[in-house]
This record gives sequence, structure tokens and C-alpha cells, in this order.
Amino acid sequence: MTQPSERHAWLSAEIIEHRRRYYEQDAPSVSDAEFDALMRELVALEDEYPELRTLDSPSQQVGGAVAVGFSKVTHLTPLMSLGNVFSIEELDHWIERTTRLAGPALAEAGYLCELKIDGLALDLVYRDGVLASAATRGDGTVGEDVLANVRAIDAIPSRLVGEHVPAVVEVRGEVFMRIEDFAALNAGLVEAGKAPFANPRNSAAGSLRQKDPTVTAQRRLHFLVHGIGAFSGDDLQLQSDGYELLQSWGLPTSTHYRRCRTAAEVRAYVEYFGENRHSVEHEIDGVVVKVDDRALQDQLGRTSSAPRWAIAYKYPPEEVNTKLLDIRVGVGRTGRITPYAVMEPVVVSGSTVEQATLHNATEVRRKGVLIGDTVVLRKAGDVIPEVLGPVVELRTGAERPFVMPTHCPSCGTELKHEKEGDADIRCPNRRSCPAQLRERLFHLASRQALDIEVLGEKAADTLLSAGLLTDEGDLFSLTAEQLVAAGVFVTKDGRLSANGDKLLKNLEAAKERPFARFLVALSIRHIGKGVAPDVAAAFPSIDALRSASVEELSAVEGIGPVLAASIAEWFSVDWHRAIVDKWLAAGCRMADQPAAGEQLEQTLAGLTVVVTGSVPGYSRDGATEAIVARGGKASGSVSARTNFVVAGDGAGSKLDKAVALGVPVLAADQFDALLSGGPAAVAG
Ligand SMILES: NC(=O)c1ccc[n+]([C@@H]2O[C@H](COP(=O)([O-])OP(=O)(O)OC[C@H]3O[C@@H](n4cnc5c(N)ncnc54)[C@H](O)[C@@H]3O)[C@@H](O)[C@H]2O)c1
Ligand SMILES: [Zn+2]
Repeated sequence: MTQPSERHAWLSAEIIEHRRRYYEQDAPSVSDAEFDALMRELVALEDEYPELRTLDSPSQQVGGAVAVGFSKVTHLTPLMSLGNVFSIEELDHWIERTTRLAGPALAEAGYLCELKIDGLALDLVYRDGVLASAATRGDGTVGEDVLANVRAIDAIPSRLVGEHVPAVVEVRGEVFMRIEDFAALNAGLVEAGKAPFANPRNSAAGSLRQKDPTVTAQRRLHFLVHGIGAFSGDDLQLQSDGYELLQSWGLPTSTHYRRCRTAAEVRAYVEYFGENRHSVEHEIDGVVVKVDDRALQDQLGRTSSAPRWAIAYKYPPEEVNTKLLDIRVGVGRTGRITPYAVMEPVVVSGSTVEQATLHNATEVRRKGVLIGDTVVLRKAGDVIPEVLGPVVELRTGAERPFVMPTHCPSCGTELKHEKEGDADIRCPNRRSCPAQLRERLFHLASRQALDIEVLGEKAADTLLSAGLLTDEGDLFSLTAEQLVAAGVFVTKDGRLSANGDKLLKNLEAAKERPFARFLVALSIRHIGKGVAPDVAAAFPSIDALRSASVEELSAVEGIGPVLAASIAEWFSVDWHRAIVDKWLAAGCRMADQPAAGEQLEQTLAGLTVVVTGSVPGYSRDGATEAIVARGGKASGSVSARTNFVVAGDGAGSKLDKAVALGVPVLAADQFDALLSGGPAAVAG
């Protein structure tokens, strides 16, 4: 068993090395969460064995030092780190203890809640209103001179304005990059063939701590004050009052701070930004809660590394490091080949992640990741997890590059770009590539399409491996005999299983689904559940749709030229048309007309009617259905081929066009007559 002192020595060495990489090289090799875990273990060990808490322990020091190449600046007053809490319970605990130490005066002045900006600390000294010194935090006492670089930051005034600026004003704040500017910077770096930064914090630190101030000047760095150091002016009672004063002198302070009277208000602030972390223009990694009264701050004092009057509430990390075990490729519903990362499972933003898409081969190259790398994985809230890049420092030499396959991993067909210049490559074996067919079957069975409950992942695989489907065209003609003969969905004694029976019943029921759902089920490009109802409203049966020309299609409101071309293209493929024929032959309705028997007199057969404006008694869809039920075609736009325009209140440009083209126009109250009696009923 390791001795506590040995463990302590190991932890100390690790922490010191990580701090060096983080503060001096802007190139951490572990995630903040991993670093924080080491730190917490160290502190817990020292709580148990107080003799280990020597003055040179990392727990007693403010992380960082002055890197080679920078001059040293001694701060007028030390820059501290912050104590951390990670839960509401720990926060309550801190508030209780602080209340006990500070006494009733605390309730009077209350708390100052601020966002914890994820950047790097900067100390500024103004003498007689002129910027005289700018330094990084360093070890808290001595920092790095970055004055030349700071002069290149627009947000930092070189001279304070206004009345009564005291002789000495020392402020500290955070240098950071806005998320938007960070993204633009990285895009530019990648375009120039350079490595992107892992996150806005690293990019801000790397941009500020430059040997060459012209580089800093090109980076859009921002700055917000969050603390007051040496101050020779009149006593400031509250820190928040101080912010208003600093603001009046031209120093940038955050707009997000709030004064809170009670612990409940503090909690509410913490919880609000926990849920709205991304509503702010910069990254935040928590909230800082401070005692607002400056006299109380002095009274509470500090430990060797942090003030007792402030605490950082840290939100769960959105970036973690994990091992990239492999890069595999998936074949999508349309044959697109997508590389994806397979990682050692890791918890980030509250869920376990082990896969993340890498989009395409160019993207893999752009990220610069090798199989075997430790990678930075980011998942912000509900956003899809993303591999940001490798931790190059941790490479062992055993890593290997990803090679994009030349042949489909599912069917072996040679992969191709669909069009020249496409980033994606695809498996051209659309019809019977098992992977593509499987995806199409899932899609067709999904809720938004035909809702075939039994046809899940397993069932689809079973049908495909039994060789029962050449493509989805064979689905609706499946019989119990076929299943039994193929030995799938059978009981031990060779009869159709309950699940097999359910599958056939599900399929039978699906044949009657509304036409719009079939449209989704056909996997026509660009036709999803959003637009399918519009298409079905204009062309309420598969026959109407397949006989429509591209012009007729694109004339319909909500369809447009792209969708029209995509529909026409789909129907131009032989095996697609065969799917439709097979489904019709198997009894799929694929039309929204009322079933035979209840059919209304086809008074509008062969006629195209446009309804515009409001027609009493009919919704937009209702009017369309009524026309279709009478055998007519309901169109969304007026052309020379339109037979009637029904114009209700609010009719606009369509009415004008009808008049211009000489199309007969009917009043709203003639609509019923047209429906029941056809053109003859409204003649004259
Ligand atoms: N990944 C690594 O290898 C590595 C190494 C060292 C440190 N770190 C990370 O750095 C952090 C620890 O460093 P730390 O000691 O500087 O503590 P800290 O960053 O948690 O808190 C102190 C700092 O918060 C900043 N801050 C931002 N907004 C503030 C506000 N509104 N009011 C006051 N201060 C504000 C200040 O610059 C201050 O110096 C942790 O997140 C840790 O994970 C990571
Ligand atoms: Zn294939």
C-alpha cells in the first residue's frame, strides 16, 4: 500500500507539472476536470494528514510562474486563486460558514454574484490615470509583464477618463475571447494550414502571452474587470459600487453581475446560469460569489491561496479528455460514408459518450487526430458531442493515421464522390447495399413514416440476412409462408412466432396510412415530415405525384425547384418506380381519396382549382380535401391551366393573377355549389 506521504508527493509533482503546462505553455495535457480531481485528492489527503500541508504544497500556492522570456512584475497586492464548490450543498455550506464568520453585517450588504469568465487573469495598474503596468497572475505575487501586448487590446483603455481618478488604481480582470471570435480565429488558422486552438481559454492565453505584440493585435481579445487591488481613492464601501465607478472612468465591467441579499437569491443565480450557460457571449465555467462589503472582505481575510470572502461555483465540465480507440465508418441511408470516433466511454455534460461523428475524411485531417491519441471531447449541454483535437504532447509514437476506405464496408462496392468537388463519398450501390437498405427500413418503419413497431433494428437485420428483401419493395408482400420457409420469426416447432404475426399485422395496418407518411417512407431526398403534408395536399395520391411534371411540382407553394427536381429524379429510377408498383400491388393505398364505396360524385374530375383567401366553413387543408374528394386537383398557385379560382376575404396576388390570365373567379359562397354540382352549377 502506498504511504500517504508518497501519494502526496506524487500528486504534488503531477499538479506542478500540469500547472506549468497550463499557465506557462498554454498547452494543458489533462482536462480541467482531471486536474481538479488531482487537486481535490491532494486537499483531502492534507485534511486527513495536516502535517503534509507544508508551505510549498501546491494547495498553498497560486498556480503559475513567470515563463522564460518575460520580465517580472511584482503586483501591488497579491492576485489570488479561488476556492471551489461543485454542488448547491457545498455552496450552502460555504454561505453558512461565511455568515458565521462575518456576523450580521453580511446580511446587510449581501453578496455579489458574477459569471466566472473562462479566460486568464490580468492585473492592470493605472498611475495618475495612465496605464503603467499590465501583468499576468503568475504565482500571485510576481507575474509576467505583458504591457506591450495589452496596449494592442481595444477594450483596455491606456488612459482613464473622468473626474477624480485617484493616483493609483489597480484592477484585475479576465482576458478572454468571445466564442464567435474564437470560431473565426480557428477557421482562419485551419485555412492557413495551422493547428487550431482547443478552446477559447487557450486561444486567449496564447494570444496574450505572445513575444510579438503585432500578433496579439490581430486577435480579438476582450477584457472585463472583476476585482479591485491597490486603490488610493476614497473608501469604496461595496465592490459593486466600485464597478460603477470604474465603468465611469472607461474600464470595462461585466453587465452580468447581480447583488443578492439572500442565499436563495444566490442559488437562483447559480442555477439560472447553469441552465443558460450558452446565453453569454463568452465561455463561463461557473459563478463567483463574493461578499460585497469591502470592509467585511478585509475582516474575513484569506488563506495562503484564496480569499475567504469569495467562492467559485464550478459547473460540470463540458470538455474532457479520452482515448480515441478507433475511427470507423458508417454507411448512411443515402449511401454517405461517415467516419466516426470510437472512444473510451467518458462522462461529459452529464451523459456517457463513446462515439462522435467526424463527418468526412477532410474533417478528420483538419482535426489532426490519430487513432490511439488522447483527444479533447466537448459536449455542451444537449449539443452533439464533438472531438476537438488531439493532445499532441501525450503521443507515444504508437498512434496511426486513419485511412478512408476505398470500398463500402457493407457491400464491397467501390466508393465514389457523387459530384465532383463533394466532400462526401458514397456507396453507389443504392438499391441493395445492406447497410443502406437497413437504414431505409428503419426510416420507413419510424414514427414519422409508416410507424411499423416490430420493424426495429433486430427485425430489419433478420429479414435482410434471411434474404427475404431485394429492396423495400418486397416488404408489404411478405407472407407467413415466406417467413416460415426462411426460418425467421418461427417458434421451435416451426410455426410463425407471435412476433412474426405481429409484424404482418403491423404491415397490414401500415398500408392504410395517410399518403404524406408514405412520402416520408420512400426516402426521397429533401422530403421529410415537415414538407410531406404540403406535397400530399397538392398531389394527394402516388399517381398524381408521379405523373406531375417538374414545372407542375415547382409551381406548388412550399415545394419549390429543389424539391421538385428531387421528386422527379427519384421517380426517374427504375427500381424506385418498381417499389411503388410493388407496394400498390400489395395493397398499400398511397392516396388520400376516400376509400371506394364512400366515394363522392366526381364533379371536379380533371379540373384544377385554386382557393385563396378565407372561405367560410373551410380551413386551408379542409378546402383542399374537399376538392380532392370530388376528383379535382387543388393547386397552390394560379396558372393558365387553372380552371377556377375561389377567392374569399383577404385574397391577394393570386386573385390578381387570375384576373390577369382570365381564369374564372368564384366568390367564397359559390364554393359549395362548385363542389356539389361542378362547373355547370356555377356557370353564368
Ligand atoms: N488542465 C490543466 O492542466 C490545468 C492546470 C492548472 C489549472 N487548470 C484549471 O485552472 C483552474 C484553476 O486555476 P485557478 O487557481 O486560477 O482557479 P480558478 O481559475 O478556478 O479561479 C481563479 C480565477 O478565476 C478568474 N475569474 C474569472 N471570472 C472571475 C470573476 N468574476 N471574479 C473573480 N475571479 C474570476 C480569475 O482570473 C481568478 O484568477 C481550474 O479550472 C483548473 O482546472 C487546469
Ligand atoms: Zn455499400
